[in-house]
Amino acid sequence: EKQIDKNKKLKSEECHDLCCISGNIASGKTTCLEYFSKTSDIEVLTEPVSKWRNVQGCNPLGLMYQDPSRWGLTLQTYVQLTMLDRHVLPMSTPVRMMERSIYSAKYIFAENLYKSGKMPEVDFAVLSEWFEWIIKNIAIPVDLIVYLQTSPQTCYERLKQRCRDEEKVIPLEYLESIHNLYEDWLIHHKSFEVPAPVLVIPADHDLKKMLHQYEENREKILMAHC
Ligand SMILES: Nc1ncnc2c1ncn2[C@@H]1O[C@H](COP(=O)(O)OP(=O)(O)O)[C@@H](O)[C@H]1O
Ligand SMILES: O=c1ccn([C@H]2C[C@H](O)[C@@H](COP(=O)(O)O)O2)c(=O)[nH]1
Repeated sequence: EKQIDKNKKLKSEECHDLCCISGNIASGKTTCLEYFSKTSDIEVLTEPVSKWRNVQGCNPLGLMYQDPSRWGLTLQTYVQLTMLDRHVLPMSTPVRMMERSIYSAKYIFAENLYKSGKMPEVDFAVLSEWFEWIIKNIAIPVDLIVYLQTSPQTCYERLKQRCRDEEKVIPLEYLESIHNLYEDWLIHHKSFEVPAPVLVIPADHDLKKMLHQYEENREKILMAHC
């Protein structure tokens, strides 16, 4: 009976659920979102990577990988803007699943550029002030963070298999740094405030096992807020 109540609530206006799928580069976030996009009443928002690869004919993602010190701020400012744009889109379905968030752009990727000495202090300060202004003045509700927890080695293999042009220069060490920042943030709670409860899904497994795990966690994911 409780389940029926939950389902009713899920369909009603008052119950909205925003779930962010997080994880390292090539951890399987898009694949996970594609799987859930087949469910009715779920809106799926993948990261706007195509915009990061082409803004008015320029490719800030490619430029950043070629020269992070020069272009890191440019990319992360644009990522921050496009993620904010995603967060403030009015919800038209009871559940929205979104790839990463404005939080991971700042706490993982900008942080990584800065900590590795590739983003100048002044760039990081300007980006940080922008970020702080946004989260203080604009509501960015998140109900659940699903963390696809992988080893950097798995991501490295999947990254090579995906073969995105801009990412061919990424070494394993880069994925290790991103991994450590994710673990410190979402698992060890050692770095930044976590804006929502975290559901950890081990994601080194083959696709069949991953889909099985998604089914096992379906209810937790889709009813995080109810
Ligand atoms: N469980 C899995 N096992 C093997 N390959 C996978 C798995 N999940 C995704 N892939 C492949 O790995 C690559 C990266 O996956 P993707 O979903 O694009 O990752 P992300 O969106 O996190 O960057 C793609 O080529 C995808 O087909
Ligand atoms: O804030 C960000 C977010 C992402 N990126 C990079 C990392 C990858 O090369 C692409 C897309 O990431 P996926 O994990 O494949 O979705 O964008 C970044 O540099 N900064």
